[in-house]
Amino acid sequence: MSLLSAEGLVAGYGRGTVLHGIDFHVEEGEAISLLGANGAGKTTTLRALSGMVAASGALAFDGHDLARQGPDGLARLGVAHVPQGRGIFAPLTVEENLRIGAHVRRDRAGVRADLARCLELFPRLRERARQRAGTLSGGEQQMLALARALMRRPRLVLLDEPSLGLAPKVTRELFAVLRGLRHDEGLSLLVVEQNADLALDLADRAYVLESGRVVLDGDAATIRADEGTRRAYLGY
Ligand SMILES: Nc1ncnc2c1ncn2[C@@H]1O[C@H](COP(=O)(O)OP(=O)(O)OP(=O)(O)O)[C@@H](O)[C@H]1O
Repeated sequence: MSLLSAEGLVAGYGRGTVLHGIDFHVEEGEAISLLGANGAGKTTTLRALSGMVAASGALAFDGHDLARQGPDGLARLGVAHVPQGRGIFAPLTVEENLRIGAHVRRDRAGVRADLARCLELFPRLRERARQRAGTLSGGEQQMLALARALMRRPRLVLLDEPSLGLAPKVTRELFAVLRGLRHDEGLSLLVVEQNADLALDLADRAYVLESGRVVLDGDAATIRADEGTRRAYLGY
């Protein structure tokens, strides 16, 4: 059984259908990248998984029907969504934001340990633990959004354009953390990214969306190595 599976996923806004029946899956411990041009439906896919847009089709996480879960249910199952735009609480401090990430957990000692672990993973956040989140740089806010998601002890993190607006050096730092989490802790990742090369380097497998349909899926290293495929589907 896959950790996450979507079959015939249809989703959209109002009367407009954006996803026209897509299938994909994520296995435990896998990193998957979801690629495609602007407007292809990548963000909508993540929103459909976390119940933020109306969707139909079969969506299962570890054998549970995702459609029946509210936001807290998703968190309890172990799915954390880091949306584009980050959604951190600007007036609260970095540490307060991190504690909010763990709000559904009751294991206080575990939360304390994870707070320490997150601050270790992201030294920039440790230095700014008492600073208001709204005053962080874009890159620091992105790190905070990911760290806050990790405070839930998720099994799967849905990441929407983690590199957006970040300097190359900060992007590299962030992706190094993601790689480490995957290899060292077996965290599963579903990453939407405009920077296809970066995403393929991180991922085991990739899906390419075009106008709400999967037009290519396969091994990330194979796609990355094949110039013809890259040109045809990813435009680079
Ligand atoms: N809130 C919304 N209301 C109506 N239409 C929307 C809304 N959000 C997105 N759309 C439309 O849905 C389509 C898919 O958008 P989506 O954000 O999923 O694409 P994307 O692949 O993530 O693109 P990008 O890389 O530009 O973020 C687009 O045509 C977009 O205009």
